[in-house]
Amino acid sequence: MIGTRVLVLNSGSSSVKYQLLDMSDSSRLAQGLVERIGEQTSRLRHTPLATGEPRERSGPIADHEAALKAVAEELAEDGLGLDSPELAAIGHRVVHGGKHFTEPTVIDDAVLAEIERLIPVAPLHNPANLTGIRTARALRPDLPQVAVFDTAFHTTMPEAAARYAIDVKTADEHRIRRYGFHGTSHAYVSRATAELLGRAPEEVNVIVLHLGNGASASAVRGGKCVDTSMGLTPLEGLVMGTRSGDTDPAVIFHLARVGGMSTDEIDTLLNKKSGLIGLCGDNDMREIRRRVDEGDEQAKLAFDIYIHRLKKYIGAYYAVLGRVDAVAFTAGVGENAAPVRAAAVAGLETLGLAVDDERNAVRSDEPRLISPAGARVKVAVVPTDEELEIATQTYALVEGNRFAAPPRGN
Ligand SMILES: Nc1ncnc2c1ncn2[C@@H]1O[C@H](COP(=O)(O)OP(=O)(O)O)[C@@H](O)[C@H]1O
Ligand SMILES: CC(=O)OP(=O)(O)O
Ligand SMILES: [Mg+2]
Repeated sequence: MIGTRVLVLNSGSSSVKYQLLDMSDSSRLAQGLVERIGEQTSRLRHTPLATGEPRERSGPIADHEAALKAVAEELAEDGLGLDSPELAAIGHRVVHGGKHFTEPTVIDDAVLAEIERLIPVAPLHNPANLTGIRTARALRPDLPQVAVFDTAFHTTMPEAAARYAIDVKTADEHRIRRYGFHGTSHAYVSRATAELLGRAPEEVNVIVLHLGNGASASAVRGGKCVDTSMGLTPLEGLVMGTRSGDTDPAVIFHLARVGGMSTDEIDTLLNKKSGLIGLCGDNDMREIRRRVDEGDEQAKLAFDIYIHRLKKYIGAYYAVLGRVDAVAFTAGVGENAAPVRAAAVAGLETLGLAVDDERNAVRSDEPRLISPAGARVKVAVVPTDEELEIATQTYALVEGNRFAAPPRGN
C-alpha cells in the first residue's frame, strides 16, 4: 500500500513554509513556518490541524537542514512523522524552471543540476529551493521528491508576449526572455474563478492579480496563460512590497554611471529597498492604509503609485484578452485589502468593471464575487492555495507513475 500524504515545502532564503496534506480528501493535517533561519532569533511555529493549537519554538536554527529536522520532530510529536509509510511524496516549490520545465517533475540529479544552472536568473529564490530539496532528499532518500515550478504555468505564453525586443542573438545566448512567476497561484486561482462563475476553465478569460509581498498579474485565456507581468526575474511588473516592478532600464545605467553604484548595489536597491518600502518605509499594506487614513502624504503617494500600476496592467490585459469574463484578486493584499480592490477598478465602468461596496467589505476565506449583481465582467476575491496546488500536482504525478507502464525495453 502506498500512502496518501504529501509534504509541501516552500523554502525561502531564510524561511521554510510547509504543509502536510492528506490527498485522499485534500485535507490539511499540519502547517507551519520556520523563520529567521541562520540567526540567533529563529522561530518555528507549527500547527497540527487536529487541535488547531499552534506550538512555538524559538532559539537559533542554524540552517535549512536543522530547520527541516525541527519540522520533522514537530510532525512526529503529532504522530505525523516523516518516517510514516503514509507519506507518499514531498512536493517542493521551485521558483525558476526556465523554458525546460513545463510540468511538475520528479527530482533526480539531472533535475537538480538544471535548477542549479538557473540560479543566475533567480538568485533570490533558486538557491534556497535547492537547499530545501537536498535536505529533504537526505532525510528520506527513498521517497519521490517532486519539483513544482512557478514558471511552468507561463510556458504557454506566445512568443510575442514572452520575448523582449532586444537583439535576438544576445537574448538567445543568455536565455533572456519573460518566464513569469507565481504560476502555481495563477493556475489555481484562474481555475477556481471559473468554478465560481459556474463555467469550464476552457470557456473563461480571467485577469488574475496575485498581490502578496511579491505581486504579479496574468492574462489567462481559456485556462492558458497568454501574458504575465513578471519577466526574466520576479522584478518586472507591478509595484511590490520591496521590489520596484517596471522601471526604465536606463535607470540602472544612470545609477551606475552617475550614481557610482555597483551592479550588486543596484540589484539590492531595486529588489529589496524599492516598491512600497522604498516609497514610504512600510511594505505591509495594513500599515500603509492606517497611515493613509491618518492623512500621511508619503503613504498616500505610495498607495497611489501602487494602484496606478495595477490599473495599467488591468487595462493592458483587457486589451490582450479582448474579452474578459472576470478579474480575480488574490494573495495577502488581494484577499484582504478592500481599499486596494476598490481603487484598482475605480473609473473602469466603461470596461464593465465595478465593485459593489457592500460586497467588497465582506471578510471571508471563501471565493466570492464583489461586482454588482448582473455585472458584465465579474470582479472576484479568490483566495489562493499554492500548497494545495503543489500537493495536488505532486500526488497526481507519483500516482500516475505508479500505474504507468514500465519503460520500453524492460
Ligand atoms: N488584512 C490585511 N489588509 C491589508 N493587507 C494585508 C492584510 N493581511 C495581509 N496583508 C498583506 O499581505 C502581504 C503578504 O501577502 P502574502 O500573500 O502572504 O505574501 P508572501 O507569500 O509573498 O509572503 C503582507 O505584506 C500585507 O501587506
Ligand atoms: C516569485 C516571487 O516573487 O515569489 P514571492 O512572492 O514568494 O517572493
Ligand atoms: Mg505567497
